[in-house]
This record gives sequence, structure tokens and C-alpha cells, in this order.
Amino acid sequence: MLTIQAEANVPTEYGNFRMIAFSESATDWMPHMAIVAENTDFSTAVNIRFHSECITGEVFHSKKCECGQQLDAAMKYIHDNGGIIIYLRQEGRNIGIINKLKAYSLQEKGFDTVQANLELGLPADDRNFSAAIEILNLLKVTEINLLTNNPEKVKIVESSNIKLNKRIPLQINSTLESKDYLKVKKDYFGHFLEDDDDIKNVTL
Ligand SMILES: Nc1nc2c(ncn2[C@@H]2O[C@H](COP(=O)(O)OP(=O)(O)OP(=O)(O)O)[C@@H](O)[C@H]2O)c(=O)[nH]1
Ligand SMILES: [Zn+2]
Repeated sequence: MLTIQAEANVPTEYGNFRMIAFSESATDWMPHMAIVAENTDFSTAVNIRFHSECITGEVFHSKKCECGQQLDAAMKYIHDNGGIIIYLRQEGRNIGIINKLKAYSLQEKGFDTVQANLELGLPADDRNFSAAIEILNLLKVTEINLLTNNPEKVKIVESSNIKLNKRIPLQINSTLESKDYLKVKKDYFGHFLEDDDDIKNVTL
């Protein structure tokens, strides 16, 4: 069972957030995080982003995926409109950074993002979002607008005790390096992604 281990206010480039660490034990060095915008109104549907860790994209600005830009766009949107980012320690769709780099190495040989995981004997996506639902319950959030393009995240909320008011697209334009990755997301995982030219509802 997750509990709040510590919390504090942190000023960021996008404004002030309350940062809260959740884990089962106080000695967990990789706790899930919730960052709550200071102007969040809990009496109406709360803007929520479930974001899985991607050290390559968020810290080192990899161009292979759009995770870093999605996190920045979500922080900006949520600061401006109120809400919470739930940052989940699910690096590499939960296969961990060592396996993700092994998968990237296979991608250099021509495997796509899904085939590479399968070639390693790992699931294409090993995440479940029960921790995110648990965190929403701990924060007493009952109704949300979910920032995502991922149909699986939508399904998880719909089958939980949290009411989904609406989905808010969080689409980033593709680059030469990310276009094949985004195509697999759309074709294999069924992400709600428009062609770059047709993106209307970007939250950047
Ligand atoms: N195994 C693997 N994981 C990857 C690869 N590229 C990115 N990831 C991971 O994919 C995950 C992306 O998570 P999210 O940002 O929550 O995105 P999503 O599930 O695509 O859904 P959205 O809400 O639409 O962004 C992160 O954990 C990344 O580390 C890859 O090539 N292989
Ligand atoms: Zn990424």
C-alpha cells in the first residue's frame, strides 16, 4: 500500500508545484511522484497526466521519443489550468533502463520499439496503472480530465472508481528520429495520434 512519504513546495520554470513522494517504504529511492499545481481546484474535474519515466528523453533530451516534450507540455498546461502530474517509475514501459538500452541496441539493427522488447523476451508494455489510481484516491481526486493519447490509460481510468470527464490530447509533432516510434505507437498500441499536419488540439 502506497503512502505519502514526504512533500514540499518546489518552484519550477513553469511555476510552483507541491511535490509529493509516494511509496510503500521510507527507504524507497525511486518513489512515484505527484506534482500538484498550486491553483488546483479539487471541487471540479482535475486535469491529470499519468507519465511514465523516460530518463533518455526527459533528462538527456533524446530525440527517439517525445516523452521529454510531453512532460514539459503537461507541466505548462497543468500549471496554467490546475491539475496534477503523476510521475510513475516505469522506465522503458516498465522494463527498466538496462533493458530499454538493450532494446535501443536492437532498434539500431532494424527492430521496431515493440519487436525489440519481444526479442528480449519481455512484454511490449509491462505497465499497469494501479499505482496512479491509488495515488488519485490518496489525494481524494474523484473526477478527472486525462492528458494522454494512450487508449490503455483511458480504459484503466474507466474501469476504476475515478470518473473520467474527458481525454485531453497531448500530441507532439514527430521528428525524423521519432517518426517510426510514433507510427508503431499508433499502429500497434492504438494511440490516438493525428498526422502532424492535422494536429489541432496540442497543449503546447
Ligand atoms: N521499452 C521501450 N520503452 C520506451 C521506448 N521509448 C520510450 N519508452 C518508454 O515509454 C514510456 C512512455 O510513457 P508515457 O510518456 O506515459 O507515454 P504513453 O504510454 O505512450 O502514452 P501518452 O500518455 O499518450 O504519452 C516511458 O516509460 C519511456 O521510457 C522504447 O523504444 N522501448
Ligand atoms: Zn521517452
